[in-house]
This record gives sequence, structure tokens and C-alpha cells, in this order.
Amino acid sequence: MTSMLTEVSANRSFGGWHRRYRHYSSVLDCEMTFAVYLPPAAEVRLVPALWWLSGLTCTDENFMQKAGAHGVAAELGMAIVCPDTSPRGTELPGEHDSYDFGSGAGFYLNATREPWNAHYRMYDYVTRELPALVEEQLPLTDQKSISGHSMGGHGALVCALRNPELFSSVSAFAPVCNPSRCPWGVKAFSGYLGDDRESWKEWDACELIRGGARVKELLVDQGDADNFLADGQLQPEALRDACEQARLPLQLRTQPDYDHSYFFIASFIEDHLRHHAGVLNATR
Ligand SMILES: N[C@@H](CCC(=O)N[C@@H](CS)C(=O)NCC(=O)O)C(=O)O
Repeated sequence: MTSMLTEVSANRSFGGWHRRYRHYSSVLDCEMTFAVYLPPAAEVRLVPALWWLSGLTCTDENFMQKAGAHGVAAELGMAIVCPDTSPRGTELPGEHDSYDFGSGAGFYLNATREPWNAHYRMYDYVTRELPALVEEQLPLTDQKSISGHSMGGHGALVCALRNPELFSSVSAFAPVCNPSRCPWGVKAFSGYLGDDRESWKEWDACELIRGGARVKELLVDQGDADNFLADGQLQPEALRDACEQARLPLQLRTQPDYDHSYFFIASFIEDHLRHHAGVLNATR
């Protein structure tokens, strides 16, 4: 049965609409909220969408309120869809105890370990269930690009690498590049997937690329004053090495003095939107 979208709020923005919706997710077995920016063009035709996956501690609201993306999306005739970062309203043991695991930290994978596997299936949610819902009930074509930040930057890479036919283009801001080898990733993968590191490979962008997964190209921005870069959480050099070995075209741009915040994202989001719009228009 198709779940219906219930509108929670609507704000006029750059001639289009920022709208938030609630719905029951059968994949996650809970109520979820997401946001969509619909450009003015969506009032007269179906438009393609950029899917944005946010990072740790975020909801659908961070990008919509802080990235400053609506004006360019309005000009380009491109929608933006922001899912939440984890299932909500579930009360699993320890789920809300830390910022980097459980609520707000779903890592866009399908958990296999109990009790997480009953709800934490964010990969299926963002690649299958939610696209089907919004493409049926909102003025969107099935053309999609994907981007994200940090945990969500990694989610975007994995979703595109596993589904090159689904996403026309992919980019990322300060992605967690090699989660099997950084503290955030090891904690999340141990908890959601268990200790068998073989099973981690299908959820790790660098491992997927080493294993032969392909997309046409990757665009990645990384600030060099990012504290999580210094902490070893992000490891863009691992992505560069994997792409070099696989001969996968990677545009990895180091942005001097930029940190991990939404000031960094807001500074470069226009480039990313124009990049995705160029690919989506070329494949229309
Ligand atoms: N140490 C931070 C880590 C969380 C963080 O930096 N989250 C990034 C993504 S990894 C973010 O986008 N935060 C929300 C925001 O800046 O609006 C915390 O405790 O909240």
C-alpha cells in the first residue's frame, strides 16, 4: 500500500516552495519527516531532483536552512530532496546516547545486526522507498543526482556507486571516505553490521571502488581547516588512491581555510548544483 504524504509546513522561497512532509515508512517501520524544495518551474512541469544526504546530528532542516541553495535551484529548475538522517520515534537500547551512532547517525546503510535491523535501513529508504513516494506524489521526474555532507557525503558516494543507473551524477562535501578505517565508521559498522569486516565492504566507498564499482565521475570538495579531517575521520587521500587505481575520474578540490560547517557548504553549493544540472540536462 502506498503511504500518503502529509504536509507539515510550506514556505515560499525564491518563487518556489520549501515544503516538509510526514509519512509512514514501511522500510523503516516508523513515521518520518523529509523536506523538498520545489522551484517555480515545478508549477508548470515535472522537474529533476538533487537528493541531499546530511551528516551526523542533522535532520531534513539543516541543509534547507543553512546551505543557501534555493535561489540557484530556482534558477536551474531543479528540486532538492532532503531526507532525515535516521529512523525516528523508535526507542532502541542506547539509540539516543551518542551523536555518532543511532538517532541522527543512520549512515545510509541497511543494518543486519539486532536490534538495529528492524528499523535502520536508511539505504533502502533513500534509494527506493522515498524516491518512489515523492516521484508519485510530487511534480518530479525520475531523474536524480545525489550529494551530501560528511556521513551523508559518504552516503551519496555509496548510493551512486551501488546504483549508477539511478543517479545521473554524484558529488560530496567533506565525505567520510573510508569508514572501515576511521573511528566514526568503525563504531557505526560494528554496531549496525557486526564484527565481520568482509560485510563492511559493500558499504564503504573506497572498498566499492576497489571492487570495481563505477560512476562516470566524482566531484568532492574538502576544506583543509576541517577539524574532522585532522582527526582522521574523512581521509580524502584514501578516496584519491582508490580512484587512481580504478581510473575513476575524481575532481577532489581542497578549499583553503574552510572548516566542516555549513559556511563551507554554502560557499560551494552553487558549483555543485550547476554541475548536477549540467549532467541532468544532458541526459534529459
Ligand atoms: N561534534 C559535533 C559533530 C556533529 C557535526 O559536526 N555534524 C555536522 C555533520 S558531520 C553537521 O552538519 N552539523 C549540523 C550543522 O552544522 O547544522 C556535534 O557534537 O554535534
